[in-house]
Amino acid sequence: MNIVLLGYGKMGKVIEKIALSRGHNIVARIDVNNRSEFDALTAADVDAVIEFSHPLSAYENVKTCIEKGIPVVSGTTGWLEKKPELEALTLEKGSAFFWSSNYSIGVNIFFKLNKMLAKLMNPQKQYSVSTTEIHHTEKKDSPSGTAITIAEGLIENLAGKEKWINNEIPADNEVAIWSAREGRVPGTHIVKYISDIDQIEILHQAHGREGFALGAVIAAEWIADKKGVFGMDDLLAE
Ligand SMILES: NC(=O)C1=CN([C@@H]2O[C@H](COP(=O)(O)OP(=O)(O)OC[C@H]3O[C@@H](n4cnc5c(N)ncnc54)[C@H](OP(=O)(O)O)[C@@H]3O)[C@@H](O)[C@H]2O)C=CC1
Ligand SMILES: O=C(O)C1=N[C@H](C(=O)O)C[C@H](O)C1
Repeated sequence: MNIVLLGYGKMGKVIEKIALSRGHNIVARIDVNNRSEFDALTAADVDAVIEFSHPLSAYENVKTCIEKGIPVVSGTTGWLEKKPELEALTLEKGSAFFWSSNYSIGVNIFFKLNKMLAKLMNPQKQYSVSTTEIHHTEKKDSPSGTAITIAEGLIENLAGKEKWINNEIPADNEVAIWSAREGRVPGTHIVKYISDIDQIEILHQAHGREGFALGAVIAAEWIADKKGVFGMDDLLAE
């Protein structure tokens, strides 16, 4: 497949290695300095774009792909409020758009475990729930996209929880997301239930970026001949 990397930072570089190892061709590596190279490309040159850039650039990047009719896999976090508009545009233009807050298989299993545990804990009102995310100090957004997905899974399954709050003491109807930035941590997520007498925790700790990158390349292979709006649940259901 001919792949364009839209965003060539920490993730773009790991994605490149994995895409090459799976026999793909990298047509262009785009960052802020050579963005005009992307404008010159058409759907005839590219089978899929993999977009890992910046919360402020993801919307324009993904929109351009949809308008060009190039299937796009985006992992950029921190721009969720604008995503529904692009999902509607994808359907209108008959294009293909795949997004996930986290492409690692392990985290996607963790998302399901989180929902199952929340269902079990729902009647146990003596426990208070919170989620913690720890990432490297270069991360631009807070809370992490993954932590938001985890909090959404809690809100869906715990009666009385209606919204999440970041790094503030929560009200009864809020799920606390505690965010920390430390060294070079690739991504750690924890869900905790605490009562007066004990504590239950589940944890996912990435040892590097390879799991995110492999998932994104597999998503690009999967979406290249499809039209519509997709996420990891669609891919993993097959
Ligand atoms: N969904 C998932 O599984 C994962 C998601 N992420 C998310 O991916 C995103 C990128 O992460 P990461 O690679 O660590 O970040 P980096 O800061 O290392 O890299 C971002 C890259 O995007 C480039 N960029 C910025 N603006 C544009 C633009 N307008 N067009 C094209 N490229 C641009 C930057 O260029 P320059 O350096 O010149 O500024 C840089 O090369 C973040 O939102 C992060 O949260 C990360 C890991 C996994
Ligand atoms: O910025 C990162 O590094 C990561 N971002 C994603 C997020 O915001 O959830 C996924 C992963 O945890 C790494």
